[in-house]
Amino acid sequence: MLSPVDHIREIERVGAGADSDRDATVVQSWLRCIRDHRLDPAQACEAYIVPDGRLREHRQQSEDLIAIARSGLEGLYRHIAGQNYVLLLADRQGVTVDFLGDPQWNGQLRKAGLYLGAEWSEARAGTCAVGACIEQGEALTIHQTDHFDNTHTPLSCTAAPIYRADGELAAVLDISLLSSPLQKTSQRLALHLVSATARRIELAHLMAQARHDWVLRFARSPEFLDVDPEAAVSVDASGRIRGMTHGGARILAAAAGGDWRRPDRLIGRPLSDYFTMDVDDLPELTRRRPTHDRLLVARDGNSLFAHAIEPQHKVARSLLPRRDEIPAPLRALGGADPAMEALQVRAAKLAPKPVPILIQGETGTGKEFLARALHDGSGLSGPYVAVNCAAIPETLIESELFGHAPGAFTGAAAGGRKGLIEAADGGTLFLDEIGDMPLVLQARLLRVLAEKEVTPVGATRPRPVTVRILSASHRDLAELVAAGRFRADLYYRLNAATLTLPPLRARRDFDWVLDRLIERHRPKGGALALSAPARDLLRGHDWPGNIRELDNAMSVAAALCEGGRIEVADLPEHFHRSAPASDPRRQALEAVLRDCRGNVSEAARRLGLDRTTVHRQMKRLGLGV
Ligand SMILES: Nc1ncnc2c1ncn2[C@@H]1O[C@H](COP(=O)(O)OP(=O)(O)OP(=O)(O)O)[C@@H](O)[C@H]1O
Repeated sequence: MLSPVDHIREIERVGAGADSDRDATVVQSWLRCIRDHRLDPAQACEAYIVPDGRLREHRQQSEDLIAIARSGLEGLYRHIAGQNYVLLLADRQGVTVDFLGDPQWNGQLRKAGLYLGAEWSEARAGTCAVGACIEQGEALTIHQTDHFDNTHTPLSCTAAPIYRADGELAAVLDISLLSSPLQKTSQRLALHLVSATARRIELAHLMAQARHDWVLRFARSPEFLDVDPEAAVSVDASGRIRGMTHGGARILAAAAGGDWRRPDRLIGRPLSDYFTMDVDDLPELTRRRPTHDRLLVARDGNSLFAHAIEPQHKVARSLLPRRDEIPAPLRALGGADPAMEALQVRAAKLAPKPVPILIQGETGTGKEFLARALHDGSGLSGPYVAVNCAAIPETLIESELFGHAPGAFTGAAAGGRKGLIEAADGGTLFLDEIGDMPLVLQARLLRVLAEKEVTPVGATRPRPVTVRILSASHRDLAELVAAGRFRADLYYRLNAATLTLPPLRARRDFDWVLDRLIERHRPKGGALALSAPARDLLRGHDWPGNIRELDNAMSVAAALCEGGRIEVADLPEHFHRSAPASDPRRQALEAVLRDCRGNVSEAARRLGLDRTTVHRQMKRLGLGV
């Protein structure tokens, strides 16, 4: 191993133009660090973790990618688990937006920058696998003293680029070791693994995007064509290239004598520019023909085995599901409200994916209702199991969730018991009020999520489980993380995507929700209707308890009303009681209205509210309109 001083000297010699035995990718990166980024090898810098706010922005921008990459990442992590590797997904700015590592090393990993939020751009961190991979666009290993900065020389990092279907770099996948054998060749298998995972993630991304196009997959040997293709391109109905994986870009570039680094020159051209065929010949390459007959000749004379997958719909359509394409359980969440419609579209896209989703919203907004709808719209055949973490006593929650082995503790069932996590195998586990989960159990839950195994209390062997995790909290988890009451790593693991339910008072489909609840409380075979004044009164209410409060109000009114017609008098008492004249809120609003001579628009302007809100407050406070 080189001493730090020798390491700095070597970089300075290379910077001055001396030859080097290092890989060309390393030498080029060192030169960029010195000449372009003006870094000094003698000036060691600690790993840099971006502030929480910036991390949230980076994660939001990468949400789609994280969702698609997640199952690939977890598959890769299972291959390398137990070998001390850490897995990072960095965006194209080099910021780590997803992370899988053994929680017991968290402190060391964070210090070394192998952690969520670590920025690994070359300009910031010097030569490193993520940064060099972003600059060069190719898979590589930066091993120990290949790093530019002395701080990072204990690490061995291997990274592969993930490209978008338009050929632009989307992200970098990296696996790193805190300490590794001296030989760089020890990381060859790591290089193969990250490259294969990046290829599969690109393929999944292309397949998801190109549902309405032809997809042409390639392999050099017929045996792997249908099971693990090396590359793919998508082709529209007119026979033009629409998208490609990185391998696809390389095949196209080689076939037409072009450059894969200029994807804009590869996309949009007809298939026949690259191969001795066009779109009308694609049906000849579908699964109907034996694999070894599906040989395709490229314009550069090379041949490849190909598999054409037909478009799912002949007519090109928007990639967003239309309202009638949203699964029925998710459609039942709301009516014509812009925030709900956007949520339904996002939920429809996320429902069939195995990503964990965090559901946020005030109390009673329907978080559990949404979790159930996501499960029903997911296509999963296993059960839906809901757990309210706040309702189970802290002493019981561990064995409830994880189960226990026979005789694990006093009072344990003699034959042992399956926990709720295992009970949800093949289906969905909904963890309500996850913010109330004790910190020790958060660590155990994290392991279940990362390793897809559960170890019952008192058991020695873990058992494999496949569960889709949905969680919810009416508390702001980000704030709990900042206060040290919720583990940051678990927070990020649970919210690969977030769905936030709007409060009822902000929903424009209030009448739609109300009508559904009236329907729910209609007696069997009977009628239930709402008088216009009662509806008006409900519309003017502030709904701190959201849909649950409305549901309760309707259940009381349905029981009290005469002849199936709900009048104001049937609503719970607090609805028809105006605020007393001494209520300071009433007095304040009255004063503003007096100043504006009763002009509500003017009062709204002065209060910085919109007119409907002022009208609602007036109604609620008994300032009749
Ligand atoms: N879209 C909806 N249509 C009809 N009823 C709904 C809808 N959403 C929620 N509800 C009803 O509102 C009540 C509260 O819903 P839910 O328990 O899902 O809320 P929550 O946000 O999980 O509440 P908490 O924060 O208290 O756990 C339930 O009775 C549920 O049936």
